[in-house]
Amino acid sequence: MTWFIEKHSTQEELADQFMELVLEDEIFKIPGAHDGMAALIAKEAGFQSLYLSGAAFTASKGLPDLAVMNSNELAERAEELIRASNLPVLVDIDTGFGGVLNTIRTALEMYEKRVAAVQIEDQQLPKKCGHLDGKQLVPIEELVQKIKAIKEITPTLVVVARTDAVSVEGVESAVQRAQAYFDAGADVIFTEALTTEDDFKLFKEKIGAPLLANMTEFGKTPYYSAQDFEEFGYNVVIYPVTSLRVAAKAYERVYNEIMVKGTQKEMLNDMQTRKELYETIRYFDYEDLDNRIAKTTVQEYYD
Ligand SMILES: C[C@](O)(C(=O)O)[C@H](CC(=O)O)C(=O)O
Repeated sequence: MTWFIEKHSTQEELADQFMELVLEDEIFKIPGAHDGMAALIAKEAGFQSLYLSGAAFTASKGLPDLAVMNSNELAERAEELIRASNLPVLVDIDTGFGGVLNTIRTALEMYEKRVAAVQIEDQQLPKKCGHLDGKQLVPIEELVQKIKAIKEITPTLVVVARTDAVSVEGVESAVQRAQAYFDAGADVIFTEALTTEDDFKLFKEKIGAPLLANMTEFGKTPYYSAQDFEEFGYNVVIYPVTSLRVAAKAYERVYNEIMVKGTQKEMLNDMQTRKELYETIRYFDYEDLDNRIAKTTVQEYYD
């Protein structure tokens, strides 16, 4: 209900909130929320921030995670999450959608939509999921320039710099890149596709920046718990595509059930009831708002 009724936080407030959560002692867990409904339910579950994943966003449009989207489409979806939840959102802007100028445009679009933080990576276009083989990286300087540009044009936008180097150039090179990105002004370092506890600990030992781990499913990273990441010295862990994967499996099941049996009756327990759905989207609050406005208008007319 935050969009219509409650006070909206500014981009600056959301960005501050985000960094406060990053710097807390306890690990900061950020779930992916691929649409406004997922955002509402994640907030209801107690999460204080949301992640808008490039992979989940593109998949929700029936597209692969190969940067085949536009920054304005992504900004619009980010706005949907923020309007629904009024939470700080971290948005995966991939490579910034091109060179430095494209990155600036993307950063401005995100800032205008009140995005708290953006995540930008050092892959070449067409980028790939960080957990796949065959990735190619840009020179360090290219991401350094993009980070500096974002910080100059939209200084309050939190920058999470991701390096994909571990599986391409090895961990030592990834550490060097991470340090360069931190020195360029990145607020948080995202170490992509690590496979061992020792590698996580090495980044903690070598880099003074807050660190983010990616606990995506079916990837290269073993299923460490949030507590494990905290023990490795990490500040943040994301679950980027989880909501989309679970939702897709659920509708795959129900579509097959209807196709085969001609009824969904046996799956009602797997569904949000009408009541639960209306509670989530605050249906009756909107209706009340409408009634109140209608009443006031009628009253004014007769006064
Ligand atoms: C974080 C990520 O960039 C994403 O788009 O969510 C992906 C997640 C995934 O494909 O599982 C990634 O490259 O790790």
